[in-house]
Amino acid sequence: MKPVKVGVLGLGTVGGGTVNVLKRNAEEIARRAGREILVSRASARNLTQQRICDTQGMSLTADPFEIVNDPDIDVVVELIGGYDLAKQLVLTAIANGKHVVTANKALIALHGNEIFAEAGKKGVMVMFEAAVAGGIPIIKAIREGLSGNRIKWLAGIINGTGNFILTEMRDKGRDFADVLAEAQALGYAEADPTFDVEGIDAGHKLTILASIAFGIPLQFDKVFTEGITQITRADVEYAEELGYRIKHLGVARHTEQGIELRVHPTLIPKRRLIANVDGVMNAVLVCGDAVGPTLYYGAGAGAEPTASAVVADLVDVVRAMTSDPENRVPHLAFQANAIVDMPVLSADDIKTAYYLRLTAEDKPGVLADVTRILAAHQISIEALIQKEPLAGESSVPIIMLTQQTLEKEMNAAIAEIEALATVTGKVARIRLETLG
Ligand SMILES: NC(=O)c1ccc[n+]([C@@H]2O[C@H](COP(=O)([O-])OP(=O)(O)OC[C@H]3O[C@@H](n4cnc5c(N)ncnc54)[C@H](O)[C@@H]3O)[C@@H](O)[C@H]2O)c1
Ligand SMILES: N[C@@H](CCO)C(=O)O
Ligand code: NA
Repeated sequence: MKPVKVGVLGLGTVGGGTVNVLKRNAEEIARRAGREILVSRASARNLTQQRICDTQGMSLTADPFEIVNDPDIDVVVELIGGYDLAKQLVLTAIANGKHVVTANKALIALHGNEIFAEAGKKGVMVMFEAAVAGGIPIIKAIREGLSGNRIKWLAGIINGTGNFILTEMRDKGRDFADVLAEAQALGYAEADPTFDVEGIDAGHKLTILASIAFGIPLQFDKVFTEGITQITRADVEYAEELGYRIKHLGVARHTEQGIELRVHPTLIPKRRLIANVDGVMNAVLVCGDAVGPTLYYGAGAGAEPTASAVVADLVDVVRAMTSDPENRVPHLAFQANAIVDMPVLSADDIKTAYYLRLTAEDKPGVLADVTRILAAHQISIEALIQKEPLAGESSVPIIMLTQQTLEKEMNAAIAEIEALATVTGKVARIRLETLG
């Protein structure tokens, strides 16, 4: 049988890794797919640049539209990133009847509804396993492996760069900026690394996970997003003292009131497996009504782990190419006509437990004022530590863990606490999940 001809757009970290894996494992991959998978064309912005892969045997072009318009190409692999150009290229490839594989979570989270609708009309596949949690086959696990369940919730460490930064800061006391620069050099970070550290990338991935878990449209604009830039060394140490790790989590939960979609730093009990997922590793906990909690772990970024997912998608495309489009696994796990637009809760209506840290004057009555305010907002305290004042200072750090409360009650309580004359500066707050 003739080889399947693939055109790769972008030969950076993931593009280079994909070419390398396809070449190195060509025989094994063909045994699985039933046909040889050949990268016959690739597009790169700079044709003479040194890259991590060998481009022998491929025709290179600086114009990616040549590839998406080439009648000889069966599958387009989009690894350029970004929204606008990537969207134009993917839609053109679909219009030309080509299947698409992409690692671009920003593209899928923002334009996936339109892209899948177009792909449906043309009967082509758009695959995106590499877009979420790198090499972990989490899309496949949820879309196929858990299809007998009602998914109750999922929670994941879904940004490798952020987890790498938090781990290095905690274990080696390294500076934020220094670790971020290393993550960029290792090819983990997004082209704009604020996407990693401000939680935007995790928000894109959570959007995709929630959609395939609950059968809802992709809606990135509804995700509550908080990054890791405000986490201090002191918070990491106090959390440890209380038996918790701070991880940046994406959480999607199906509640009676609506769907929770949120990305934020989170205290997790140290004994949980997911609290011990370090470095560039990612992990996603998915709880189904029948199966209970399940956990998926692996490298969340990097050339070959991500290529592993891109190549698996290529194998799936090749296997299903000649099948009836109606009988393929639906893009968003649920049949396109069965996607239901359930309400997504606003940040105010989300309920979680909290870690709070404030700095107060070391005087009688201060603690009573703080606890009175919390009680007035029906917020119960689970644990409280008052530290010794630092040498030469009259104020003390107070650390509290609260029981679950509505975000709007917590916002109101924090505003009142910050207004106390005996409390200095802002109250630091980090959400807490037991994930039990
Ligand atoms: N790096 C990772 O670990 C990782 C993991 C999962 C998903 N992703 C996603 O994969 C995609 C690619 O990421 P990357 O890390 O490989 O980025 P990268 O910057 O290393 O590679 C992108 C490549 O695309 C090229 N490019 C840009 N404009 C182009 C154009 N007009 N024509 C041809 N080439 C063009 C760039 O020159 C660059 O070589 C992004 O969507 C990213 O979010 C990356
Ligand atoms: N920048 C992303 C790449 C993988 O999606 C991360 O660090 O997780
Ligand atoms: Na994946």
